[in-house]
Amino acid sequence: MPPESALPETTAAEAGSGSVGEGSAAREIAIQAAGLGKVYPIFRKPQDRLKQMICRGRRKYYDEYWALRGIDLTVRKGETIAVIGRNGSGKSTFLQLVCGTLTPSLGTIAVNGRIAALLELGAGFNPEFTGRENVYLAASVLGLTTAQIDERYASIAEFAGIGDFIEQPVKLYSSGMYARLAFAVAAHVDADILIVDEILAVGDAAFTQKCMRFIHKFRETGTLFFVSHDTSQVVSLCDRAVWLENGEVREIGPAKDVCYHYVADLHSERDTSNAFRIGGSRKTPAAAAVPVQDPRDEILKSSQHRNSIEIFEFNDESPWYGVQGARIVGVELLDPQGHILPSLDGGEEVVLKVTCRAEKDLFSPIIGFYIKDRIGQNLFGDNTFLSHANAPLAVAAGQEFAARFRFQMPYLPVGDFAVVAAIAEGTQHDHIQHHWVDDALFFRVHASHVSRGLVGIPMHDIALGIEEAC
Ligand SMILES: Nc1ncnc2c1ncn2[C@@H]1O[C@H](COP(=O)(O)OP(=O)(O)OP(=O)(O)O)[C@@H](O)[C@H]1O
Repeated sequence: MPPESALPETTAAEAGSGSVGEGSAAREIAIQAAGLGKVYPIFRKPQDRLKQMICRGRRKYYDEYWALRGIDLTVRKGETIAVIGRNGSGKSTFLQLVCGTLTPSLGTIAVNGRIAALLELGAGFNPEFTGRENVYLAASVLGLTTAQIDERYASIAEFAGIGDFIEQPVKLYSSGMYARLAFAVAAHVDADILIVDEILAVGDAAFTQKCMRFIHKFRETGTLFFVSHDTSQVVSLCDRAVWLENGEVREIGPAKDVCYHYVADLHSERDTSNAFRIGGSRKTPAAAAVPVQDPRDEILKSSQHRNSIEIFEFNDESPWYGVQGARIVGVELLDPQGHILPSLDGGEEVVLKVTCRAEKDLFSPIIGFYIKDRIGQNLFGDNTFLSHANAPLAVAAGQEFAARFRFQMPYLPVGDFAVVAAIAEGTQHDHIQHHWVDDALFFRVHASHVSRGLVGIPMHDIALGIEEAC
């Protein structure tokens, strides 16, 4: 990180942090940012950094980069607020300013109450210390006495659920184990304000559910400040959302509205960038569809409500994250005979194929997917873990391997949908995320009889009759 001394000068009145102030109105406020900004010096050449140090501010050898600028936000006590935005939009910078791990370059940030922060890969643990030692370290930094930590230790260890690993140095932990311990500590320090930055993305499903239960309970009394790329999580958890773009606020408002506009904006950009091709290049036509069981099938197919789903090509330029020990190289929808589908109808049997390439030797890879609607709500998803838990696959570096999920496509409402695909390695409880690809495949539903609910379930039979009186 560039030296803070190289930053543009700010006066005490211009930049700072502190408490919210006195008075009953002020006591209702948990976080208040006014004109908040953070600037970094960007040196074009390495020697410029040295020159800057030597000339001690008499000349400027750097460009200014505003990671965050002009943020005004008041968060009331008990509110749940999310920060959303693309990569690099300033979300983490904002959170770090709230936590006090960064100092503002401009404006002020004031916080009222005890903060527990779960920052991605930054819970303040010392990597050389064991999990147990870090529990004592982190909980005492957050204001607990040793006696209080002694009293709560067993419960913290149980919440983390990492077994004997708690006696190992945390540098040996996977990101999932690290997140578990960090969350377990934060859940036990009686925080007034809980700050959560993407940490839920690294845990497995069971742990995420546990964290969500805690967060839902915490919301009843505390203030939650939440950063996520998962807009469905944001909508279900948060009252309000702040959408950051290039370090500035693009929109603040009810979480549902802001997320809707945000996702629409992401999609509109894809439309023009040709990643989301409407009527663009398509795969070869499908083979004959497998018979479906819904008795209304023929009527639906010949009506204006025909649930036709247009499928686009695998999008290999989608946003992704992961350590890339394996990569997803293809996501396709096939008919049961294995032919690639350019389109299908809701209710038909379909195979979702996710093809991966191992970049290193893998043991026990898990391939999974989610189907999301246009505002990012997860409709359904699955993974290969349970079906292969007793016979994990071993894959040599350089090999391609694939998962095929065969299912009956539900009836979908009109709109755009995306498939999120992921390849991880390990177990359901502890795994390394190799490649998580958002929006790997898009499809579009043009007409539907589904007007309520997120999906329609194909019915095996629909009976209507008069019941005989007994
Ligand atoms: N120490 C630093 N020096 C220079 N630029 C920085 C520094 N820290 C962050 N930035 C820049 O500030 C911008 C905002 O970064 P930040 O990490 O807050 O974004 P973000 O929205 O959290 O991104 P992501 O979703 O990828 O986590 C980015 O362009 C980043 O490169």
